[in-house]
Amino acid sequence: MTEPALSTAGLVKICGLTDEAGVEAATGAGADLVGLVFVPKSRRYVPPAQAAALAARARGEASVVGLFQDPALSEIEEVLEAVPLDLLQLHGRESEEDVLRIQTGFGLPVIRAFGVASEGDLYESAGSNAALALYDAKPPTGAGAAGGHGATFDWSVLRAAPGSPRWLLAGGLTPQNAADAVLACRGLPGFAGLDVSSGVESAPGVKDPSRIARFVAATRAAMAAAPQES
Ligand SMILES: O=C(O)c1ccccc1NCC(=O)[C@H](O)[C@H](O)COP(=O)(O)O
Repeated sequence: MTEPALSTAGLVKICGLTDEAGVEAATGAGADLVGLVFVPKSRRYVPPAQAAALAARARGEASVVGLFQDPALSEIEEVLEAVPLDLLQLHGRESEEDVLRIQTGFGLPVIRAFGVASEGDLYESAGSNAALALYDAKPPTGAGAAGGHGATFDWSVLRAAPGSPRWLLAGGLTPQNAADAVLACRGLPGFAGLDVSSGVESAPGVKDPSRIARFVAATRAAMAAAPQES
């Protein structure tokens, strides 16, 4: 396993990888975290055997995050038997009790996703037991999967971020808006980095290595120009 350096000020996470070219583009560009989706209804779902090969590619270069949506504990167990994950991301309607049970039970840090439309949605995350929060747009009405829709939300509400746990910004990020996103978040309490999926794809569910490289470069450049102090 790759020890996740979650205290790093400028994390970059590339999510929903499905092939080796995408993993290599992410690790080659210097992403800190790569995400593999274990939600069967997602277009980015990777079966455990395929995920094990992708995780092996990332090993030693980036921490591997497994994404789940309202999983039974047995589902996580089954994946972990095949894929040595470094972190678990919960992207459904999990409660704080679920976060604690999963984090303690599997001995892995949890990233808990929160759908954000207004400041009130951020208060819900205050004092979460998760190692990191992920502030994402709410899924469109009727969407089957809870994330990866390429939708943004009003970043100005992030001024109300409680700061604990530390958090990643997600939702509709692209190589074009990554620098603006960093500028909008830098200095806010707990800002830990950016997460992207759709914005580095050439077609729904298909990662584009050159967009991945451009996203990581744009994010790193903006973070270097405007370092996070808190
Ligand atoms: O990506 C999916 O298909 C997915 C399915 C079910 C739950 C979560 C999912 N993705 C969550 C992510 O971490 C995405 O990176 C995040 O929602 C941002 O997505 P995007 O707006 O497409 O960059």
